[in-house]
Amino acid sequence: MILRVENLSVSYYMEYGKIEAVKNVTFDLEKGEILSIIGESGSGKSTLAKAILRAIRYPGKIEEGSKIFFNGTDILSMKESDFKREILWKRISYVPQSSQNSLNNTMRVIDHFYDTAVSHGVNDKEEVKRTAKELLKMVRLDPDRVGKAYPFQLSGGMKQRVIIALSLLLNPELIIMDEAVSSLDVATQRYILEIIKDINKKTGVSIIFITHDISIAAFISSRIIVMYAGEIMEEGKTEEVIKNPLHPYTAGLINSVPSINSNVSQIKPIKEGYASIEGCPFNNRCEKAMEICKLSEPPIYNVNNRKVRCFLYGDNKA
Ligand SMILES: Nc1ncnc2c1ncn2[C@@H]1O[C@H](COP(=O)(O)OP(=O)(O)OP(=O)(O)O)[C@@H](O)[C@H]1O
Repeated sequence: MILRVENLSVSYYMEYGKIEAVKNVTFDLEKGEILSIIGESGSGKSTLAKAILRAIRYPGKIEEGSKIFFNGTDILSMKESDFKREILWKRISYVPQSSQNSLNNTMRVIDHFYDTAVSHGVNDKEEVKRTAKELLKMVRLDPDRVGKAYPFQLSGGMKQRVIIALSLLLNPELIIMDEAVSSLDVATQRYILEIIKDINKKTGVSIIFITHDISIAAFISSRIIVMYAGEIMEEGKTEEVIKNPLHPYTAGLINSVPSINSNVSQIKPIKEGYASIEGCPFNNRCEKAMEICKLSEPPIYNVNNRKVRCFLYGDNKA
């Protein structure tokens, strides 16, 4: 196991009250695995990613009792300077949301590689150049032409591939990709997802892939975690979750996506609404809600190697 997140809770303390963005989240990530975390906007995916990267800033706070073990070390109890020096980018790297904008248009692509290397104490320019060229090839870009180019000369898909290559520069064991293909057209998305899968196979790097699109999760990952209102609603092997979603929210996500649900006439969006404060957070949008769902929060039940937070699977259903 490369990563264990245990009882992670993150809140934002606003003037008008507390937003519990991530609530008691626990999961493991195996070495070499691609795990997708899916959920609608606001479900806490990016906050979860930021917590693993120790990037939660005021008014956000990681709550007491939260633990994140990376190769057995609790990274939340490390000194922040040690975490930045020893772990960040070198062992855990990051492809942030709208990352294409993070490239500097006044710097050639190759200089982004030198810059990243130097800021992490790697000064051998020839070595960095060699590695950068290999990585650009790995993301199916022409290393010489693209290396010399400025970001504004590249398409969105090419820039995204440059970012992915950059995230691999220091040979990390884990990459967290936050909506890594969301801003791209469907054909480019597929192409980049293939590249990411290929990188995972060739290098064995573990990947947490954050997306709001269940069809992307179905394509890229071997396991899926479904989040809603900061909580894990369902977790299981991708094939099983897609074929037989247990949670009504997961079923709703699948039924609302045309590329998974081939029968277009059956496509049905999930009922709109905010997360409920009382009971199950999904109860006011759920077609299968029972009386108990309005009154108390369901625990996580284990059902055939799957986890599901829903009273439909408990003994106490009404
Ligand atoms: N810096 C912040 N300050 C205050 N509240 C925040 C901050 N960042 C996130 N939140 C709140 O935390 C909750 C979870 O947000 P988060 O961005 O983690 O969700 P998400 O699933 O990644 O959504 P998206 O895909 O839209 O980024 C939301 O209610 C959001 O408004």
